[in-house]
Amino acid sequence: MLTLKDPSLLRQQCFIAGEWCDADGGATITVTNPATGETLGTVPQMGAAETRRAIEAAHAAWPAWRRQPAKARAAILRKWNDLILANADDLALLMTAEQGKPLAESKGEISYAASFIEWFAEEAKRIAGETLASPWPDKRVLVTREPIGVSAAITPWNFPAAMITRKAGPALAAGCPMVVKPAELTPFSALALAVLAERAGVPAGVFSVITGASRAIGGEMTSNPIVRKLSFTGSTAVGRLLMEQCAPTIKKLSLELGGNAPFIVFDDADLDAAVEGAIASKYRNAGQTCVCANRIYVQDGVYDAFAAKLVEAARKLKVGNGADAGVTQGPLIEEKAVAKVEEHIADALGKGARLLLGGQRHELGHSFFQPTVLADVDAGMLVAREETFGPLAPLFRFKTDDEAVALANDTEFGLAAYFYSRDIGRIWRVAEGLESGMVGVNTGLISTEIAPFGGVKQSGLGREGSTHGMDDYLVIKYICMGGI
Ligand SMILES: NC(=O)c1ccc[n+]([C@@H]2O[C@H](COP(=O)([O-])OP(=O)(O)OC[C@H]3O[C@@H](n4cnc5c(N)ncnc54)[C@H](O)[C@@H]3O)[C@@H](O)[C@H]2O)c1
Ligand SMILES: O=C[C@H](O)CS(=O)(=O)O
Repeated sequence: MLTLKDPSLLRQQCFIAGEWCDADGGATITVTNPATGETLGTVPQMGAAETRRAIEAAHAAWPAWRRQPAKARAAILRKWNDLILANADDLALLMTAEQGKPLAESKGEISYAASFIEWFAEEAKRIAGETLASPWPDKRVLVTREPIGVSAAITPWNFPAAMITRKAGPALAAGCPMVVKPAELTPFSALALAVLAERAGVPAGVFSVITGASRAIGGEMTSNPIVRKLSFTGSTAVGRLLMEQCAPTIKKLSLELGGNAPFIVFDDADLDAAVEGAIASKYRNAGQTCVCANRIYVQDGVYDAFAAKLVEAARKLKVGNGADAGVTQGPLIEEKAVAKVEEHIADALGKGARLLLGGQRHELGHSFFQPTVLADVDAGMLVAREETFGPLAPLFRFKTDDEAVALANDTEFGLAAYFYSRDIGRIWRVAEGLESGMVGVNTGLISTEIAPFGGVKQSGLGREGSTHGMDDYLVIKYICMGGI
């Protein structure tokens, strides 16, 4: 049973126009703990009608919110940040219960989530325009940056809090209301953020959270002309669909999509550092992050040494209920996630890969899976082309630098990439050669609110975080002022 210091953070209703409410027909969705299968509670099964109300409430709230001085919006965001941090323990317990990640990772995500609210509270005050050298003696040329309007967000289950604040932070800072649809599997973290937004003084209608039928809610968000901006984080397949659905109303889009990150170990790498980075990148959230190392390429001369060290390190991972002390790998989110990992392992072994560690469902049952390492993996295997999204580390062998970069780039994805080397010329050549939105050099952990997060190719559009994150919620207006 979930015991919170502040039980009011666990909400089984949605937040629309400043009110907590049930679905019109009273239907609900059950939310379960992936580590135990126990029911945590229910949330409303909402659809298009409730979504439309949330969008209209956002539209009604927009004029006053955009007229608020940036400093006033910033103060409310700062308060929201402070409340998230003050309730971090409860928020982390909620997250581990509904998503499964170890408590330490949940606490890390809560800090990460708050950091976007803090960062954009500051960025709100730095929205600037331009005055340009007019070509006319009697006219002045001005450029302003203004809030785009009502925004909608659809977010995934793997980072139930940070993927919301990474959107709501810049939206509210820019003066845009936001309606959020979290993943059906992890709604409680989103609803708890709404509780704290309300307490922070976010006005009614400016931030709404609705749960329920994703197609119906998404259909309203993408077709309603009041929504000027859609921000989506999730799979490339769904991102492609939403992009199509937004086309008739020409919405501004942010798409944070799937990945297939290469992790390259060159023969001049610090192997212990490379193993540490590979463990951090591969097994974080049980391998369920968009920036996880999905393919590990190791240069011939260090292949066997790296493989042995990686197996030794992965063997130390402690699989269990994320709420239990010392657990470093929780369950996968659901059964179909386990099935995908099994499919990738069976396919690779059937095509000649060697099993070095794990490879089976964990004896704890439910959706727990053993940390797994495969050797002799090649480009003809599913794991080379698809995002595994599980605790599977496939080792590929390569000979030359050019071969490594070509193999790394041989994918339609381009979100994150990593490599380990201590040769400065090699570092520059490889960092510039990788087709990826983000590159980690001698590190497996790259995410921070101050840097632009996003991908190239079919990993998405736009950037979140950093000073660039505001651009997605602002529009540029040119004012030509005559009669001077
Ligand atoms: N690039 C990033 O920053 C980032 C971050 C996290 C996850 N991801 C990606 O997300 C995927 C895993 O997350 P997931 O399984 O939740 O992805 P998903 O695409 O299945 O679902 C993401 C969200 O979209 C909603 N959704 C699904 N179908 C929809 C539809 N037809 N209309 C409207 N909404 C719909 C879901 O309910 C959920 O809220 C992986 O591919 C991962 O790489 C990317
Ligand atoms: O899974 C996607 C997240 O964006 C990962 S991270 O926490 O931002 O690295």
